[in-house]
Amino acid sequence: MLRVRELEAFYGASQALFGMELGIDAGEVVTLMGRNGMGKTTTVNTIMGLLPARRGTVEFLGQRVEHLPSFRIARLGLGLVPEGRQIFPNLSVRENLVAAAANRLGANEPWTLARTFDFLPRLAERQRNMGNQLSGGEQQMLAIGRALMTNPKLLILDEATEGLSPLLRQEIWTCLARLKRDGQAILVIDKNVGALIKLADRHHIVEKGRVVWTGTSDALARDSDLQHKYLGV
Ligand SMILES: Nc1ncnc2c1ncn2[C@@H]1O[C@H](COP(=O)(O)OP(=O)(O)OP(=O)(O)O)[C@@H](O)[C@H]1O
Repeated sequence: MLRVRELEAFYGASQALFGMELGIDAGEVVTLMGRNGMGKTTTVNTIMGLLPARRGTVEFLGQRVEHLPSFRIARLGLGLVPEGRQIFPNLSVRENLVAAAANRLGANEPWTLARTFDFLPRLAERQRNMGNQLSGGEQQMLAIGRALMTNPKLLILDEATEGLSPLLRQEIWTCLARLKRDGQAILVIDKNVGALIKLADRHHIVEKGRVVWTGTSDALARDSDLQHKYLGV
């Protein structure tokens, strides 16, 4: 579904990605892990066309996208839950969701407002509240709901549970596990190694702008040296 090959990206003269490689198949949940500043957000932003790719390719559903503008990449079916959530503070929960709604690819059972409220009941309760009146956890649910309303083929979450209480984190993990059960492909970035091992099929460990290890949850769970070396666990 998504293939990233030899990707290089820069901030001005400063190189942040050094031959990033990444792959996700339909229905898979895949992670990017690694310490702060290693290039996870940069990878996601380059995939989404928010940062130009200087070298390398990004192929999504058989189409090269690394030279497309961001809105066109999103329309092909990439739904991003960005770091920091970036919901509209002056729109209500309902308005935030409706603003994103689209079923351009003709999904059979599209995410509608009703389905999103059913899946994330907290949003239904808070639907008339403004974005800036929500707690961090509710904002994250809204960011997820908003991405789902675009009916993405691939959902990408950058820092899925950052800054949330343990209880709210658990809610997010449960919600992602349900999406996975329904066949949603997901690329997730988070620091919670234990939860990611339970949720995901495969992992990529990122170090200084490239992947230094990739493997299954079982392989990662067994390798405590690896976890210690690259993830500080
Ligand atoms: N806007 C920017 N301008 C210049 N350099 C940046 C910018 N954003 C990130 N960088 C640099 O690019 C490198 C990769 O950062 P990136 O944010 O992708 O890492 P990350 O793995 O997502 O870490 P974090 O968990 O802290 O978000 C770092 O060296 C960082 O300092």
